[in-house]
Amino acid sequence: MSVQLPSVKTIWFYPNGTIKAIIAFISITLFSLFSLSPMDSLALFCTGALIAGGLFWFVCILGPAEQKGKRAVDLSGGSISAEKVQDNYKQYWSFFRRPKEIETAEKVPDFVDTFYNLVTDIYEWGWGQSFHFSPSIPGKSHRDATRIHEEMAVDLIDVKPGDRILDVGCGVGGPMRAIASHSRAKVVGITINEYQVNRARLHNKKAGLEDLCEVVCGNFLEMPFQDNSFDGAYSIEATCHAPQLEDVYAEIFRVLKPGSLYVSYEWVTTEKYRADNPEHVDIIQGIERGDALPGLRNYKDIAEMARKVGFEIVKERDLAKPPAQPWWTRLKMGRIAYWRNHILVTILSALGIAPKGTVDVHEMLFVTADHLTRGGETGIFTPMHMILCRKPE
Ligand SMILES: C=C(CC[C@@H](C)[C@H]1CC[C@H]2C3=CC[C@H]4[C@H](C)[C@@H](O)CC[C@]4(C)[C@H]3CC[C@]12C)C(C)C
Ligand SMILES: C[S@@+](CC[C@H](N)C(=O)[O-])C[C@H]1O[C@@H](n2cnc3c(N)ncnc32)[C@H](O)[C@@H]1O
Repeated sequence: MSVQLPSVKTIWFYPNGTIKAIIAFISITLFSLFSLSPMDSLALFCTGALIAGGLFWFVCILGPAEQKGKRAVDLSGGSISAEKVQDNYKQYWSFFRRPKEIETAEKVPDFVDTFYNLVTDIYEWGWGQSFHFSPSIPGKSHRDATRIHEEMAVDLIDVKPGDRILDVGCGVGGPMRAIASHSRAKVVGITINEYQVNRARLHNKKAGLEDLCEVVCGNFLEMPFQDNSFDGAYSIEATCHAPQLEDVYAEIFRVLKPGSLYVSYEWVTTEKYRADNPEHVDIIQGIERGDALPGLRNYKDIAEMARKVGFEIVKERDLAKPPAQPWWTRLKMGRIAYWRNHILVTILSALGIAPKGTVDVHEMLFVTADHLTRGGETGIFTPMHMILCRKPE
């Protein structure tokens, strides 16, 4: 008969293991206290209390990672097996080393898929279930500010309960759930990444929103949906991954019913961006490399692409412009917590709990957080250039 031994992970990280560890710690402490002189006992007790307090502050209080959803001990490489994470990370970088040839455009969806296998768990753990930014709102939490930004999208496309709407590039479905609850519309999300599909379905089930939210794995450049089959559509910080914006816009146009609306929050360079300024170029290239972007577009190109595929432009505005408060505050404030996360990821990876390569991926995100913050502070980049379009009747 074979005996199933518990893994290190089971003993030390699951509640049962944690209780055993606490009991062991208390027993050793009590034993030491009783076998030492009163002064030594007091010193030992104070040191122990200081270390425990420090650890508690470091792990739980210092900018806690989003606690619902993912834990550091569950970090994985998405659909990539643990031993291949490091190779896939190297493969991801090789994309940027090649010259931008025409054939590269065809490889973009695969490269984006690899990227999301590598980052999805870290995003969920350190940011939450909505993979986008939102302007900060004084007196409101980040979670509330995120929800308000998402609800604004569905309010703009004017949908009714029971309507069928499309979420283009839905991630693990944070926006989809907020939008379905707010509007009571049926939301169909599409993402290229199979791991995200599974995560999104799991979250939908847990939230009791399975009837309103459906998730499909597919490429938004060739969507598996019929012509004229949606009452509205939105994309939140997702179409920036398309090598040609007009290709994804044309697909959205095709599946929308005539007269219905589409809103997008686009990642773009602003009017302040200067291609002859080396600092600007460095920031934008840093954003492209750390966020799997085939090339950031300028805000001026967005409406042109939308018109080219047949849309009428109803509204266009950078939602990051004043009176909106900075969207990068949360990113900047989290810096000390990122160091804490980095130490955690390094330890977990060394223990073999997180896949090798997780440290590299985390470091890449650390660097991109800085480029994004600089993009926001200089005003040369926005992740929320909003465009509202209508498919003519
Ligand atoms: C729309 C896109 C993603 C936008 C954001 C959700 C993510 C962009 C950068 C990400 C992060 C940077 C730093 C990470 C940190 C080092 C780690 O400890 C915890 C997670 C981060 C905060 C992570 C979270 C998600 C981002 C903010 C793109 C890809 C088009
Ligand atoms: C930054 S995430 C945003 C996710 C979601 N909109 C949110 O705000 O949480 C970008 C999303 O676009 C999806 N995506 C990128 N390229 C895609 C493609 N060619 N086809 C389908 N989905 C794609 C990614 O898989 C990911 O889910």
